[in-house]
Parts: sequence; C-alpha cells; structure tokens
Amino acid sequence: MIRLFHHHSSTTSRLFFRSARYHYSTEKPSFDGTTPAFSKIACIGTGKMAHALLKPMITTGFHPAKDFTVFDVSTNLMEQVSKELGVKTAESIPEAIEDADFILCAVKPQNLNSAFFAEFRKAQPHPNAILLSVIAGKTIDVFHHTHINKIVRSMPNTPAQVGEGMTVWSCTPNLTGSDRNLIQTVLSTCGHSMYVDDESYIDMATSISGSGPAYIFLLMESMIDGAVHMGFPRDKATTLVYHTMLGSTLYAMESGEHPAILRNMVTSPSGTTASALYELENGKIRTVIKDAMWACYRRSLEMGNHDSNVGPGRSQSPHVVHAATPDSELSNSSDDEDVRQR
Ligand SMILES: NC(=O)C1=CN([C@@H]2O[C@H](COP(=O)(O)OP(=O)(O)OC[C@H]3O[C@@H](n4cnc5c(N)ncnc54)[C@H](OP(=O)(O)O)[C@@H]3O)[C@@H](O)[C@H]2O)C=CC1
Ligand SMILES: O=C(O)[C@@H]1CCC=N1
Repeated sequence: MIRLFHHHSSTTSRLFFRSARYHYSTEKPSFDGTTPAFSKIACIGTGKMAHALLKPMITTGFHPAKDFTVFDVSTNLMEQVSKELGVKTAESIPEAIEDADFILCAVKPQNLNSAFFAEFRKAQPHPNAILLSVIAGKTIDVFHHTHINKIVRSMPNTPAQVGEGMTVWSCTPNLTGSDRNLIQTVLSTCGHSMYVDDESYIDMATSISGSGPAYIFLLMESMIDGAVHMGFPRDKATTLVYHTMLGSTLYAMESGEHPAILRNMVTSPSGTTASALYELENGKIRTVIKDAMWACYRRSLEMGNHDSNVGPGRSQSPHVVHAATPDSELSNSSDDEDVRQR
C-alpha cells in the first residue's frame, strides 16, 4: 500500500511559493485603479499568449476590463475571452486600435503579412501609442510597417497565466523613461521581466524562457510516466513530480548555490542518484538540451526573415539581427535585472 503524507495543502505550498518569489524579484505592484495608465488598450489576437497577458493585467487591478478592446479573426475564441475577462470586442483591427494608446500584438508570426499591416494602417491610434509585440522572431523593424513609432518587442511565457511569467523585452529608442517604467509595470502584472538593450537577446531568450516551459512540461510528463510505469498512481506521481520541480527551483534560488553543487549533495557514493545520472549522461542529456535550445534560437532568427514562416529551416548558424539601442533612462527605474553588457 502506498502512503503519501502531505504536510502542505496545495494552498499552503502556493503561499510559500509566492512569498519566496518576492524574495527574488520585484513585488507585484498594487494598483488602486485611480490613475489608469492608458485610456484604451487594444489586443489583436486573443489566443493563448494574449489570454495569459490580459488576464493578470485585469485581475491585478492594473486596468479595469472596460478599458480593453480585443479583436481576433477567430470570433468564437474572441467571444469566449471577452465573456471570461469582461473585455470589449471589435469587428476589425482598425476598430480595435482606433484611439488606443497601448496595443498588444499577439497573433502568430505567419499572420503578420501585408494584409495585416494594411488593416493596421486604416485606423488612427493615439499619437503616443505604444505597440507591444509578443511575436516570436519578428524584429522591431517589422513594425515600421505600422504607423506606430513606439515599439516594444517582448518574449513572455505562458506561466504569466498564474502571475509567474518571465518576459524579456527591448524597445525602440524613442520610448521615454516613463514609457519604459509603464511597460515594466504592465509586465510585472504577469510576473518577472528583464529588459535587454540588444534585441538579439530576445531570440536567445525565446530558447530559454519563451519556449522553456514546453521543455519543463515534457520533463514533467516523462517523470510522471516513469513513475506510473513503476506502479505509482498517476495523481500521486503528478504530485511528487510537481513538488520536486517546485522545491528544487526554490531551493536553488534561495541557496544561491550552483546547480552542480546541489546535484552533488543529492548524489551519494554508489547510490541511487549516481545510477540515474549515469543513464542521463549516457543519453547525452546536456547535449540534447543544448541542441534543442540552439534549434529554437535558430528558428527564432529564421522567423525574423520575412519569407520564412512556412516551417523550420535548416540553417546551421545564427546571424546578426537588427539590434535596438534604446537610451539608458531605465537604469534607475526598477529592481528587475537589466542585461546591458555581455
Ligand atoms: N504560446 C506561447 O507559449 C508563446 C507565444 N508567443 C507568441 O505569441 C503569439 C501568439 O501565440 P499563441 O497565443 O500561442 O497563438 P494562438 O494561435 O493561440 O493565438 C493567435 C490568435 O490570433 C488570431 N489571428 C490570426 N490572424 C489574425 C488577425 N489578422 N487579426 C486578429 N487575430 C488574428 C488567430 O486566429 P486563427 O487561429 O484563426 O488564425 C489566433 O486566435 C505568437 O506570435 C507566438 O510567437 C510568445 C511567447 C510564448
Ligand atoms: O513556439 C513558438 O513559436 C512560441 C514562441 C515561444 C513559445 N511559443
């Protein structure tokens, strides 16, 4: 018989997770709703990533749902999101972006074609509008096809859904210090953010934090399946795997130790862990992971080429992409990490 003891209810461990998070990053700002940052927020595309960003922006009180207008060619999805979040819907891109001072662009890379930009240019957004793209691979210069001058390119990830996202972002030099603070505030509603002054880091970040959740979910799945194979009930196996991942991450962050040191502390001479690690190394796990990340990075660079949206290509080496070089007004604006040099 299997006996499992849970000292923490899921709520307790969640609270623990939250408080630990604050230790490592900026606290989530509180919003009193009296000084709305924008007059109208438009979101083009209401898929997985748009939902992951919009939901925390609303639920944290950053902006009331009534200030958002969304548009998606997939009307059923748009209606569903509108119903869930209480946001307005538009019948076209121009209707959504008319007078908007913050525009989220969350369509797929292949949707950014000339027809899309033609639609975009039909309406007049607010003269000071900022456009925030989450689109993988698409460089800032692509958005010069719009008539918006202030462009933010970002790479968020889906844990934003639960306020634990990690977003890496860069922008055109014309964003003022207060514009940048505002962007950081927006991103803080859905987790952590990292500003990079060289846009090419965003393609790299795609292979780490952007696509990374998929690697972690695959590892979770593999461990759960391994446990089930041995005879563990699936729900119990899932609990063990989730808490092993969560606990290991918090421990690594809190201890500040290099992961290799922590791994050695688990690995007893001639013990069980050493046997498992031998098999992982034998399967070239490090190389496989690095190869996967390079493939992701290369694909992001390829997607920046305007006619490479059809499928993964086979280019072997990364090339230099357009680099934004915004001014340094952000330097004293937040506690978030700021990658400026390498
Ligand atoms: N999912 C993720 O983990 C992450 C995604 N991203 C980026 O976010 C973007 C969106 O990804 P994701 O949310 O996963 O994709 P989804 O397919 O879930 O959402 C995109 C939505 O945009 C709709 N759409 C297509 N063309 C238009 C148009 N012209 N106007 C309005 N809406 C349109 C799509 O409709 P239809 O399906 O009918 O075409 C779809 O509903 C991508 O560019 C991706 O690179 C970035 C980081 C992480
Ligand atoms: O797979 C993709 O292309 C997107 C970008 C990062 C995560 N998902």
